[in-house]
Amino acid sequence: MFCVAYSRRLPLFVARSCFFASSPKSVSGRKMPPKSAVVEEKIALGRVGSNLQVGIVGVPNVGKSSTFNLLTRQSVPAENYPFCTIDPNHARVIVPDARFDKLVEKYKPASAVPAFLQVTDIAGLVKGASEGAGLGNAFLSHIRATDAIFQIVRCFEDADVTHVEGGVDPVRDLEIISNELRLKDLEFLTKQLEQLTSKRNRGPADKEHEHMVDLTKRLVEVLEAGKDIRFGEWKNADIELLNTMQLLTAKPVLYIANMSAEDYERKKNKWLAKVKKWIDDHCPGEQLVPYSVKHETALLDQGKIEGSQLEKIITTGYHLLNLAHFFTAGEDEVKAWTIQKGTKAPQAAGKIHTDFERGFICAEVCKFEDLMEHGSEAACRAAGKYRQQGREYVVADGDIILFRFNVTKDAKKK
Ligand SMILES: Nc1ncnc2c1ncn2[C@@H]1O[C@H](COP(=O)(O)OP(=O)(O)OP(=O)(O)O)[C@@H](O)[C@H]1O
Ligand SMILES: [Mg+2]
Repeated sequence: MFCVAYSRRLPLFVARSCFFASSPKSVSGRKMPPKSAVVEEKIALGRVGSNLQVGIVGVPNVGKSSTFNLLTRQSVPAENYPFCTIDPNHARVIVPDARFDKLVEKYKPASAVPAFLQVTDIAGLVKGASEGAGLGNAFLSHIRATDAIFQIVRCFEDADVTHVEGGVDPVRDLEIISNELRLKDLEFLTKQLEQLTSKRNRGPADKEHEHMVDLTKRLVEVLEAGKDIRFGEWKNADIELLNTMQLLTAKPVLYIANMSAEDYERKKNKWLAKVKKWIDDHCPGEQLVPYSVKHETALLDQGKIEGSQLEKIITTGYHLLNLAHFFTAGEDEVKAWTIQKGTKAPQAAGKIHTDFERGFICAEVCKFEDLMEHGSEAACRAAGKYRQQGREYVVADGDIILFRFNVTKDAKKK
């Protein structure tokens, strides 16, 4: 698996690995500097962890399953009729990374494990889904289980491919999805507020309960103003509570405009500018990727990757989830370990083994570029390119790290 060295004099293990990031959990657990010097680190919206997934969402028959198949090289049914997908399909997609490929080329390891993105293909959403229309509530709960959204927007005309709303209009479709997700969040929060209020009427409330009531009211206000939760202004204390709710409109979105192969190739589509404007007006800062299921399928059939948007979609999804990875690299194995951005060295070490975190002493970090420039670990060390980092070190994407940790029996007991 990973390389571990042992020294007899000191019960010290050394593990080779490459990159990481720190979690909000570790942020709250650190020693704080004096108040005057503190600039509060913003907690990210979303679940904490590296086992996160992206859901493919959109109205029926717009190319969701076709996109899932292209991304994951699977062949789930993607037929020309609405609600072809009912139960969600799950798969892992390799996250392309040239650094990983170079490390594999260099070490020619017995085992090579890249980073993965988990993707779920979800049934189509229709107008009224929040009240049970179409497949309604069941698959809104499938969206709830994901952490970010790839929203497929139909920008292709094809009289043979039925549109449940009668005709192609991606801006209308964007409105439908956005309304349904907001309505579902509103329903959830209204129920939550009722429960919180009835609990308060039954006895004295604590501070946390009061905060929850106040936050729920503010969340409802944001949604009623037609805004998604991820665009509200939230303090860290709010975000900690928000992250326990899994609200649909708190999840970041990448919009994918699925157009005909001809439109994609000539870079012209009558809907694209309107879709972009809708996103800029309603979801400022979120990205739109022009794309075509038909063009991508043709590229795949010809074995070409040049001009494909799939890599961009996968890596953007990975970043939407706030994920990064570090590598363990040696002749036995080159492996990318997925972590959340901001993860500190001990928690990143814990991804490899809990002992690594429990007995953490330090991380020796080498940058990928330095390893490539100097050619070997020994040469990197001689050039002073292995930096010793402590518990507060925030692992950077692409770091190559050597963990030192103590695994005496005493340390294990703690
Ligand atoms: N860019 C495109 N141009 C033309 N046809 C397309 C394009 N993208 C997808 N299609 C066709 O649209 C039909 C529906 O595709 P797909 O099953 O992937 O949609 P879906 O969104 O998963 O549908 P459902 O909601 O029913 O599960 C298929 O026949 C597919 O080949
Ligand atoms: Mg489908």
